[in-house]
Amino acid sequence: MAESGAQHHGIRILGPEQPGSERILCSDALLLLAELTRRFRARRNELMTLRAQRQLKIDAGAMPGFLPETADIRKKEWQILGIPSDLQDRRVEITGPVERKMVINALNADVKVFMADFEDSLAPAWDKVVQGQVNLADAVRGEIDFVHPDSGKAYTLREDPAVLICRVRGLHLDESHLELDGEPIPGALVDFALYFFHNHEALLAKGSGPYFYIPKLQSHLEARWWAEVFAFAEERYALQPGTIKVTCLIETLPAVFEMDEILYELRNNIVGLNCGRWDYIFSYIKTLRNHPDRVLPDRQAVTMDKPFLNAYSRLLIKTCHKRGALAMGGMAAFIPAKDPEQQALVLQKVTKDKELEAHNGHDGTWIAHPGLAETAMAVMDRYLGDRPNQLHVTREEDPPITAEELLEPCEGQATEAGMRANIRIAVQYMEAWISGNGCVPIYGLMEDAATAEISRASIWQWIRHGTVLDNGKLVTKALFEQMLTEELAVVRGEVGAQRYDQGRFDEAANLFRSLTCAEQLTDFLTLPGYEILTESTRMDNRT
Ligand SMILES: CC(=O)SCCNC(=O)CCNC(=O)[C@H](O)C(C)(C)COP(=O)(O)OP(=O)(O)OC[C@H]1O[C@@H](n2cnc3c(N)ncnc32)[C@H](O)[C@@H]1OP(=O)(O)O
Ligand SMILES: O=CC(=O)O
Ligand SMILES: [Mg+2]
Repeated sequence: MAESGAQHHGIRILGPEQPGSERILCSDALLLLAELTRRFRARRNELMTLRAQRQLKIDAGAMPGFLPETADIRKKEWQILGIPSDLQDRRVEITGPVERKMVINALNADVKVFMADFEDSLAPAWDKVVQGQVNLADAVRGEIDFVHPDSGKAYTLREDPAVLICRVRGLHLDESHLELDGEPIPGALVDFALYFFHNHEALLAKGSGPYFYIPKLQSHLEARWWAEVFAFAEERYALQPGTIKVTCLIETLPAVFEMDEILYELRNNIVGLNCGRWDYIFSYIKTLRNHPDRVLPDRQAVTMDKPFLNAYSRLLIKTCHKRGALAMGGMAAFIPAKDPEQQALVLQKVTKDKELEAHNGHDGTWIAHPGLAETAMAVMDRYLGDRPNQLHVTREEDPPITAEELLEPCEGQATEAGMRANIRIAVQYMEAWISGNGCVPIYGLMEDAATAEISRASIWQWIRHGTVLDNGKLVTKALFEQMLTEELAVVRGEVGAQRYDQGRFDEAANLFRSLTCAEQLTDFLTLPGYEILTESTRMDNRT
């Protein structure tokens, strides 16, 4: 069924055949995908236009805020449908790309949930997308194993693995290796349809279910779109309405003003919201790009204790708990260090970060690495004890959290060291991404699409608004060019000449330069990145 160029139910496969693609892209799975695409793609396109129209208003001086037309939904008493038993306790969730070894390691980690990621931590090359679905289908059936080709180390799944949640791509990304009626299919629909089709029966049979994380929503209208997608899939397979369960990331500035509305639109399916802090910070920069009084300082200074981020966390908790939904915390980007002193520092920082979340009332938190499970669990255990979550923390006594608090400027310095670090991080991350690796350790932090967006968008913003650095230097395109040349040399020294020369650093630098020096802020680095990532695998590009 999966041969390249073939048509199935109107879908043309434009990617080369992959191991397992005949199973994953079987006729019935493609039929569901074709039906979903016919029904929902046009509206997805309209929703992207609505995003752009709203942004134009903000660019012209308007500020995002709570919607007057949905005030009733915020005021009225209502609750989400419910939370299945295996999602009641999500105190620690590990996240990671859908690579085979990582999937096994994550499911075996000492955590409650594994969020298997087709999004921020995956560069969605065609082989990764197909192989990722193979890996998850095998994992759901308990039939996943792996032998490392170099070390010979064998990996198998433990008896009682973590609960699986699949994070699909954001609405802005297409899957260019699959076309229907000559147009690419939204990546979000590809990831949803394939995971749902192949796994819902097996998951339900073992007492779990088809669970999803939805990223980068910008409005309740987008949530409504997802609710309609879920309702269609449930009806198509004669499932009880509300069988599909979803957690939405609140990781864009517009969405923070529509959390009640998002919960309401998805009330049959939703079980919680999550503070996706990294994309949220990026979205703060992106949304307020034209507002000189909202320029962010160095990335390192933008921590969750800053008032605008603390208000976001508290409002998310208050909103979720009022509706019976879980309020998940986010990712501390630290990863374990080899040096014991450094490691002690890492654990201290992770503890502090998780303390703040648990203290605010979050029901769970994210870690990027199994080596942090114990630390995060210890903090969450201290706050949750025998309870599965903190739904009892209603924050009802809190004064209302206002739009002003959510939009409050962030104090801190923009520094030359910060700008240089942003350059080195962004260029290394883009080099990895266009080479097919969406998550990499850089300077002791996990870097993924969300964290790298902050690095590159910050510099664009500093140029746009003529930011003056701590040492009095004015940020201009010329200064950026000079620093880029200098920092590329530093990176070459750090990674080694051989790795550098065999890598794709020149292409990454070009991509970075084009994003940073553009008059308009590009919506996502992954949009032009995807063109590069897929240039050799899309059939219409191959000669
Ligand atoms: C903003 C957001 O969206 S956050 C969510 C998206 N981001 C993520 O999910 C980040 C996930 N984390 C990762 O991808 C990785 O931790 C990285 C790339 C940052 C670092 O990975 P590595 O360089 O492999 O780290 P390291 O060498 O310390 O790993 C040690 C072991 O832990 C495993 N490991 C590390 N991170 C993870 C993870 N998240 N899930 C499962 N296993 C993991 C490695 O596979 C390795 O296993 P092995 O000993 O069997 O070979
Ligand atoms: O997806 C999570 C984030 O922080 O971004
Ligand atoms: Mg994100």
